[in-house]
Amino acid sequence: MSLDELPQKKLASSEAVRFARSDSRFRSLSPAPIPIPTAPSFRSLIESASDERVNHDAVTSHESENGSISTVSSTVSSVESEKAAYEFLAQTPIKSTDTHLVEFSEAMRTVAKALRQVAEGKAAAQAEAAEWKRKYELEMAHKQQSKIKGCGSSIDNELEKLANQLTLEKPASDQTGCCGNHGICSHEILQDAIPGPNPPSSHKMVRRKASFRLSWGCNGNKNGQHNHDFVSFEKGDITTAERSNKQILLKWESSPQTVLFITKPNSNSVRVLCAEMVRWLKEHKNINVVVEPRVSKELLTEDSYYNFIQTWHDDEEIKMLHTKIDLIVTLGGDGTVLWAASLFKGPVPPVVAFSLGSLGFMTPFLSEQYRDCLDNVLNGPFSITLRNRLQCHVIRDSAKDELETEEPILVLNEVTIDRGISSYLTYLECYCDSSFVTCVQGDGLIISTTSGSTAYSLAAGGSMVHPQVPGILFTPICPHSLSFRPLILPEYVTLRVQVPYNSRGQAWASFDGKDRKLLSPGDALICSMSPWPVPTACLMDSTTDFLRSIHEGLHWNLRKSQSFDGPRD
Ligand SMILES: NC(=O)c1ccc[n+]([C@@H]2O[C@H](COP(=O)([O-])OP(=O)(O)OC[C@H]3O[C@@H](n4cnc5c(N)ncnc54)[C@H](O)[C@@H]3O)[C@@H](O)[C@H]2O)c1
Ligand SMILES: Nc1ncnc2c1ncn2[C@@H]1O[C@H](COP(=O)(O)OP(=O)(O)OP(=O)(O)O)[C@@H](O)[C@H]1O
Repeated sequence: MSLDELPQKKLASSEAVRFARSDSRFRSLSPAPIPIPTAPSFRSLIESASDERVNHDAVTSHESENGSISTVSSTVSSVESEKAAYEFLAQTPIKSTDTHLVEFSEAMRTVAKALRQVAEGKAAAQAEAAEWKRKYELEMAHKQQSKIKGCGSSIDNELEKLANQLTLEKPASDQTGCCGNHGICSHEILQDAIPGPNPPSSHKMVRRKASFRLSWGCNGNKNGQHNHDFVSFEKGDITTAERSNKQILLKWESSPQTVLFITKPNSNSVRVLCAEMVRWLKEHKNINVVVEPRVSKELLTEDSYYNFIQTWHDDEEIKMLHTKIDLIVTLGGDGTVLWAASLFKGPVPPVVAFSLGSLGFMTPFLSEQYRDCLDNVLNGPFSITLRNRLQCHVIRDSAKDELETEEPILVLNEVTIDRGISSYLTYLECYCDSSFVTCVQGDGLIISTTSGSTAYSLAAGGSMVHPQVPGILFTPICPHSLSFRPLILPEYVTLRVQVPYNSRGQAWASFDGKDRKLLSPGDALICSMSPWPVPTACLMDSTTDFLRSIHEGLHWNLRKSQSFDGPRD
């Protein structure tokens, strides 16, 4: 999204709410609004406030009237009232002999509790609104794409021209093509393989990048066609077809032309290899190469031969990278793959990760064999692992009245909420959709993708999960409890972790081990699955690569075999 388009994004939020409200699923979640009286009696205040669902409706109905997702002030002010109620309680000593005062204090406690539930309803509504906003943006991108498909050959020619402009200049507003107004392009959509040698003509539409098709491989049959209805119920028998992502193949429909290199800094071997690979790609494959500004400087200092390489100069250009890049090559360890993924806040081109680190869980390709590997990938088809990412929103207590929340952060491994330098236990309230999950009292909590299951979550006692299993891991860090086992939740849930007002300390959130953010009492972190996974090329296939990694990288279940020599049945 370019800066000039920002106001349209704001409009999109209110549109998203309208869209959400017109959707039958949303209506089923939100029964008819019940107005909150302006000066309620004590009992009516308690009754209306204690029904979270009702207040949630009041919030959403208010939203649509003002055309904005953030007009949730009725619940917001209730948080202040809650604080006031607590303050009042603190200032009012209770004499056990005075029964009126005891009753009054009990009633105030009930009000405080009810108001807290209202505040929780607000956060849930915000999460839901964020989710609907995302869906709306996806829908718009999809519509935009269909529009382009429908356009005549003149637009095709325009796009053809764009394909040849391989500079990283910011495109003019009429050249955003399938990226729409949001700067985010869902270039191709996952679909079943269509039999026959000739792809349908509509697939010619995007010419800025090489186009490709994804198809489902079924039971090891790479060309297999597969009906992927989720559930069939023919003759009353319920049968599931898709329980998780199957092995996916990427087949180019036109040749890839532009490769982005992301390299681990401060490594001599990486620098030398990068220079060699760039030269090989140019001379043998006539590929355009894009590198990070740091690497561009290094290569140009080394030799003016590298004048052809391209780089970017500002964040706006980074936002448009996904529209130019056909393939990403990473040279380093897992951290370099995480770094590459973090550059893409929307769709990510396929990643070919060469191992130049020590562990290399997500880096299956050997750098010594780069020619063969790149040959295979550039020719295709090749297996990919779609690594889901989590989309994390920090919602500040102090900014609850503001229209826009902080930019979401996408993580490939995990978001960690810990106690940082505080010596107190973290105290975190956790909710899954609108259900209370638990309070974490310990060093912290890891919310991890299945790709991240072999990273920090594993160290904290979480299970290792195949990266294509659609789930979210919920792993406590050193919980001070004997019974707090890690959980794996389905990928469609929204999780909310809140630092309660009565927490002794603050908490810190970090994203793939970086960008630490302070969470003060009242702040919340909301996580849901992002629609933009990181597609990583497999050496063999997703499962073979995963098993190889846990064997070779982690020495999983390595034990000397028992000798045959000894007692027998
Ligand atoms: N106690 C721990 O195990 C611990 C503590 C902090 C961070 N981490 C992990 O480090 C990651 C950041 O990695 P970095 O390279 O920038 O930092 P780093 O250089 O400190 O490396 C951390 C280690 O984690 C490994 N790793 C990263 N992602 C992995 C994955 N998906 N599967 C298996 N191993 C993986 C790396 O190969 C590396 O050996 C964080 O996302 C977090 O998962 C782990
Ligand atoms: N292109 C990059 N720009 C800035 N920092 C990077 C880049 N690539 C990697 N890093 C950072 O460098 C650190 C080390 O990278 P990486 O994990 O790839 O190498 P490694 O530590 O040698 O590998 P391993 O963790 O397997 O031993 C990570 O923290 C990562 O975030």
